[in-house]
Amino acid sequence: MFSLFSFQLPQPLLNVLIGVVLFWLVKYLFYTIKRIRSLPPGPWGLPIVGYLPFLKDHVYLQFDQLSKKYGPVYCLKLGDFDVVLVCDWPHLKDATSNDALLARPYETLIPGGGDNRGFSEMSGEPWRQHKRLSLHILRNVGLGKSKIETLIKEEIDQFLATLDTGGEPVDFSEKIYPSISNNISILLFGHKYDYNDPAKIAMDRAQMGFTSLFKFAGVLAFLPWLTKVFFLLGKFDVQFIQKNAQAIEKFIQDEVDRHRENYNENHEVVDYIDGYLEERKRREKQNIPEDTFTLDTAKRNAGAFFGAGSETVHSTMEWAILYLVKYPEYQDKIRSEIADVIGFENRPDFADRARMPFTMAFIHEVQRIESIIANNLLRRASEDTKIGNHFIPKDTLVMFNFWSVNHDPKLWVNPDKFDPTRYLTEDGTKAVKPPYLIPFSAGKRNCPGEGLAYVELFLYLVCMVQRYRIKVEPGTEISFEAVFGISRRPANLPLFIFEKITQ
Ligand code: HEM
Repeated sequence: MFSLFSFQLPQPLLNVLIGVVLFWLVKYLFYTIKRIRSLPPGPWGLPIVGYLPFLKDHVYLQFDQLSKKYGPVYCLKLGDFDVVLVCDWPHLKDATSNDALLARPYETLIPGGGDNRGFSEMSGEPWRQHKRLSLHILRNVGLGKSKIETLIKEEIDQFLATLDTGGEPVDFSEKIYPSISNNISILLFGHKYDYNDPAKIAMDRAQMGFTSLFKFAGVLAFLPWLTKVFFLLGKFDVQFIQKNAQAIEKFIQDEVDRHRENYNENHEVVDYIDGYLEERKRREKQNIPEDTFTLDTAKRNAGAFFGAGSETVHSTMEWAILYLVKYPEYQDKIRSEIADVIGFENRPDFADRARMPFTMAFIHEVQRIESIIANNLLRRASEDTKIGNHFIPKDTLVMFNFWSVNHDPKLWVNPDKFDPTRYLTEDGTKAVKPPYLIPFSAGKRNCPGEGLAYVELFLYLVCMVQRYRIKVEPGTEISFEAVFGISRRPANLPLFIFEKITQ
């Protein structure tokens, strides 16, 4: 009978095989050592997984600590990747303006969760084309125009009505999320949703579930092969992420289907999906290949805008309300600016911000101290490049640790103190945002929603403070502890009391 153990390779063949393996090993070691020596310094990790097992929940704090030991630009081996961390302003400024650092990793955001990618996961020319098209459509349907401001104000009126509970404590997070995601729904789908619509409730919950569990700097991102196995087996958190991702996909698929059924090329384009269908039609008519302009990409793009546009503004508003109740004197200061500039009868306009420096300073300070996006979506070096004097070989991943810059004592006096006055000019008439405060990142791959986010943050904040004195029940502990997924959110938001202001 044939036995594996009795089988022997002829000696010459065995010698060749051993030779090939040794050659491969030496080449691999040579390449690895050369690469490690060319990268910025950093801590040693374990074989295969690198530093990954040592990462904790609030990685941005660890990244900051490591920068104290290894310098502001250092390298971590995380799973399959060399990741360079950028932790101070001079290098961050350099990196955000470097065109060789605009690419994203080769893998999709959630490896194994489907091969489609939206433009926020694309690199190179496809990313440029999709970003250009997305912004073109969104501007045409209202982004950056007075039309969207008017619609946001209408949405805020509806939201404020949900806070009129006659003094009963309110779960703020639950009330504001559907309102904020309605603003992005208008741009993407051409309409908003009733707060009680079961499909929208499911979508909002799925988004919150997804963003609280998924991390840019976690195992899923750095061990893509393991993530794919987890996906196949439906194991661990991946199962929950997958369930939420599927719910999001179903919601957007329904919207795309509805738009396709009702599509009429002679009608005015009123939302993102319509604009995307129009672009596909144009390509079809002019015999331009479909390329990456598929319906799957449309869904993934809409999902990215919906998620990025809801979660971040929502988290910022959660922090803002905590600071309003922690510092009632700042709440009063914002209200006194409202009294001077707008009054209590009129609704605010975004243009009023120019005459409300303290209110703008308050928003800047919330964004700085809480660093809602503490580190950005991973970038990839598309060619050999440099950050400062540090050589960054092609395909190295790069992560910006905004947290470090936002808490750098060289840039901020008492960085751990919440102090909106730090932005005010000496005479108090202007709020100046320093160039190193970049909550939306910077350069060509900065956040495309920055303008919309500022309109929302300003109008929601001012409308709430104009109409209510916001408090918590006496004796309620106000905790600034955070949970960190894609964004940083308060871990324990208390119930709030919205006491109507009578003039
Ligand atoms: C306070 C609110 C927001 C904050 C703090 C924020 C922050 C960020 C940051 C730091 C990035 C990463 C950029 C990089 O890779 O360097 C980003 C990307 C992105 N944001 Fe925002 N964002 C906010 C609101 C919005 C809104 C309202 C939208 C939707 C209109 C949006 C859509 C996006 C998209 C699609 C990307 C990916 C861009 C790309 O890959 O080219 N964001 N955002």
